[in-house]
Amino acid sequence: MPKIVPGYHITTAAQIRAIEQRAVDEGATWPDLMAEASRGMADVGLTVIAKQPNPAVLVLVGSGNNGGDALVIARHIKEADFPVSCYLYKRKPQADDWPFAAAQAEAIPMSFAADDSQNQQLQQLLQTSTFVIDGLFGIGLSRPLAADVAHIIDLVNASKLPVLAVDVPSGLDADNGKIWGTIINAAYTVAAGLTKRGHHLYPGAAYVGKLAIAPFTLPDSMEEPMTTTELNLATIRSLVPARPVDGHKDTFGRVMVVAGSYLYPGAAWLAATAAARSGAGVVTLACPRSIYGSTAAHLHEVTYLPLPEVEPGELTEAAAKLVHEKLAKYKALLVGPGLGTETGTGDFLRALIGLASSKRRLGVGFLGSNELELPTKRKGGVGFGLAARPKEEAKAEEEGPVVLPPLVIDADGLNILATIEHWEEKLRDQPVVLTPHIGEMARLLGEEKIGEDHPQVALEAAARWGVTVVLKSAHTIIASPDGRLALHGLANPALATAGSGDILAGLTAGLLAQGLAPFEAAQLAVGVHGVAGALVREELGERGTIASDILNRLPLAWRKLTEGGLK
Ligand SMILES: NC(=O)C1=CN([C@@H]2O[C@H](COP(=O)(O)OP(=O)(O)OC[C@H]3O[C@@H](n4cnc5c(N)ncnc54)[C@H](O)[C@@H]3O)[C@@H](O)[C@H]2O)[C@@H](O)CC1
Ligand SMILES: Nc1ncnc2c1ncn2[C@@H]1O[C@H](COP(=O)(O)OP(=O)(O)O)[C@@H](O)[C@H]1O
Ligand SMILES: [K+]
Repeated sequence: MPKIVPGYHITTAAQIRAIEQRAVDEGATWPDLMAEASRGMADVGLTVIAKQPNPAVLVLVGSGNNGGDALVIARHIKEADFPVSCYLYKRKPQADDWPFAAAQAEAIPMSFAADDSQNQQLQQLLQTSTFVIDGLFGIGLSRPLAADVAHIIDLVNASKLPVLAVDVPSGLDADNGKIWGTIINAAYTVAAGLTKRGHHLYPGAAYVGKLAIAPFTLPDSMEEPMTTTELNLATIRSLVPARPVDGHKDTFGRVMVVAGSYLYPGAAWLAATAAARSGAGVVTLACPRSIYGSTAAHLHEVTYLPLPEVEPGELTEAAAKLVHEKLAKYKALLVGPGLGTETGTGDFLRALIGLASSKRRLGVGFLGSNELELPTKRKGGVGFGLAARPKEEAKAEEEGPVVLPPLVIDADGLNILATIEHWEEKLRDQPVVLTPHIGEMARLLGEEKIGEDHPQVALEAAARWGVTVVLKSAHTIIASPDGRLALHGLANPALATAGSGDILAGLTAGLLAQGLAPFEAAQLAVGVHGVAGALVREELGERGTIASDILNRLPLAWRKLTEGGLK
């Protein structure tokens, strides 16, 4: 079972509740848990408060345990001799409310929203305060905010006072980053024990500010399925494959990149160069003949397989045969960047991955199949090395199967897939990574728009299709068909430039060729792409940067990952 390490694992609200319950089952009490987390949260707050010239702290208190934490924090602030007052929303004095009673015993001034219908007391408090602690809602928020509390949040935001959010900024859905109407704009958020998905997912993540974790003792026997990993420098580093000093180019794998078209030659260049810069040993660019000359004139580090076209911009099924004939030595195949979606190109893709029309079914399988033998004399038909291919299909073929290596499908490859019924049948349970952005994902799902809960969308799709899904956006989500999830939440507009996705696809294929499993290859590709983007931003800024700036920083990004952190 994975060991739970804060900063590596991200929880859902349900998971954190299960962890807390287990701690209680093992003998901890709820007041113990709250005391520990609140101490850590208060310490973060106090380091900021202590730097203010004449601090005065306003603590917003909600009705649940988030408000309970806030009341305990208020006591710590009072004990540190800073002026503090509380403003309580839907929390009435009650004998069994121990955090309330304890705060009251310290004579901390309390105002109640219930007695402040025009919010005059709140406005007064905001004017006389220098710092706000937000304990209105935590992971318990799962419905739209009522108008009265939404107004309280808007007034706090309008005050421009620095806010420290307890666990999550109030208004955030801890599971998916959704905003329930409005949200506290926090300068700091201190998560209780472990971070939650919502801390890393937009739009809510933009309101989290600096994220810290208040330690809480995890139960000894903790074996909750901690299925979500945070992609940070440490976790990304742990995925980097060894690079033996005596390795030769075949040690590091061959990648076939099928990309580009008359209108989009740049995508081929970017994807193939990224595959080469992934550390793979050899990259072959299979691009349409119409762009071969111009591409080969300036991209010298790859070998070429020019593909026949019906006319410039449209491939043919015959091109698939050509790729099949060359695939035997390749450890990964990328198909899609800049291919276009012309009819002939669609036929090409179907034939390439064995989704040919019913009149001529091609046997295609994946490398490693228990049914497919790697053909000594290659004859025809297509299959993935790990695939178990239906016997009838094999019989219907005149020739032996083609064996596909681990596969990445990106961009127009995905747009074409979306037009094919039951495309997933061929790919299910094979070493396949799909890299859709939000729009491509909607097309693949046959929906106008994808749901707001991106982790859930990616997880369900990965499970349904039996492939690894990289759902790209400012927060990229990598979902494995077995339910594992990785989140990369380091938004960086330097990456929001045409061609950035082609680079990611090339990197993913290059890492598959180096032997990484699909889920790991996808995570590392997203990770190193993010580090290269961070270098671009650090060095050049976030405006006016282009995809080749990312490409050129990949070697340095690898060095940062293997030799030390970002400065
Ligand atoms: N070790 C610790 O310190 C612990 C800390 N915890 C804290 O407790 C929080 C979770 O506590 P709760 O489960 O009580 O949940 P919350 O305190 O987040 O809020 C739940 C309360 O808000 C109300 N509510 C929910 N949505 C509302 C809406 N839209 N409008 C008005 N009212 C609404 C609910 O009816 C409930 O009374 C965590 O975020 C954390 O801060 C808990 O996780 C327990 C352990
Ligand atoms: N604001 C952002 N923050 C972080 N990453 C981003 C941001 N915008 C885009 N990206 C990343 O850049 C890449 C863009 O890919 P894609 O949309 O396929 O573009 P293209 O097809 O033009 O290459 C994805 O990896 C995406 O996650
Ligand atoms: K909060």
